[in-house]
Amino acid sequence: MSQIYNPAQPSDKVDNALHADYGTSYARIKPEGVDTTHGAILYLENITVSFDGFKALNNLNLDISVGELRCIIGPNGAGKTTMMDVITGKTRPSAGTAFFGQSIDLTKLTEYDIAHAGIGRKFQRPTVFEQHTVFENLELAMKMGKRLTVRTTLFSRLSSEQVDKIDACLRLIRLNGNERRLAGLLSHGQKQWLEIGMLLMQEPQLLLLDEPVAGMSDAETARTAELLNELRGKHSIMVVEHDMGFVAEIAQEGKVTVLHEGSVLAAGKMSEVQADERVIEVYLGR
Ligand SMILES: Nc1ncnc2c1ncn2[C@@H]1O[C@H](COP(=O)(O)OP(=O)(O)OP(=O)(O)O)[C@@H](O)[C@H]1O
Repeated sequence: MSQIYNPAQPSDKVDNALHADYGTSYARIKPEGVDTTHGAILYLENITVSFDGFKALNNLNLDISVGELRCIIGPNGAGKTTMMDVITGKTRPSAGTAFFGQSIDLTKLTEYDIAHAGIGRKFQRPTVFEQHTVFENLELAMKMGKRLTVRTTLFSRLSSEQVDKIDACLRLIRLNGNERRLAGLLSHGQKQWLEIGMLLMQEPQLLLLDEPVAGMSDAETARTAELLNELRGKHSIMVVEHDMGFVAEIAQEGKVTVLHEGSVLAAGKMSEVQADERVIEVYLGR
């Protein structure tokens, strides 16, 4: 049985209360292969990204603790997507360091290696296998996370533990009852949840979500907030979002970072950044 990470307890203790949330099969394992002995899953230090002399990121410093749910806000062009691009190896910084845990230098790895090291990213637009059922999408994601080839993936049988894991994920992403539906027939919000589920099946150590509620109805947004609140403490998550109501729902008492012109303008609890004159001036007051 894998161990679950629980930030409130010594890191290698199993937290049965978390298990109870939605079954034993879907439960976050303690980061493996990533050295988090100092408590952080991600360290960005003095990151600069220049595009023809324009600094999309300018001496950016940010770190995320294991099990933290960090919200990143900021005006258009602040550098939020560029930061995610640096973390996932899509863009190389011209200066600075980016570490996954203590020892994995993200600036030296390919996008593929970073994904397999345990950083999962969800882009704004959902990308699911539309011709496959919801269940098959989760199954494929789980097996591909184990680096099986597509051929092996399609033909290998599921163990009962794997079926349980998919069932638990279906409940978590609110798609139980829809498992036999083709993914292409789901609503926009359901596709977003399915893609989050697919990432979770790969057991990422760090999950990056880029505007997860863009284009969702109010009801879907509220359900997405519930979903993320259920993931709190079980995963390390970074969420970039412009929907402030949603950010307030998921940030709770945690830290919100405000980016502006490629640097951190402010960081603190949602209530603190909302009251910060500089943040009101460049973003919230607009
Ligand atoms: N490939 C590129 N070439 C040139 N400039 C770029 C490139 N990518 C991003 N930029 C610029 O860098 C700045 C930061 O862009 P980025 O997309 O990271 O901002 P953002 O905070 O994600 O904005 P939004 O909220 O609109 O998504 C912007 O001014 C953008 O035009």
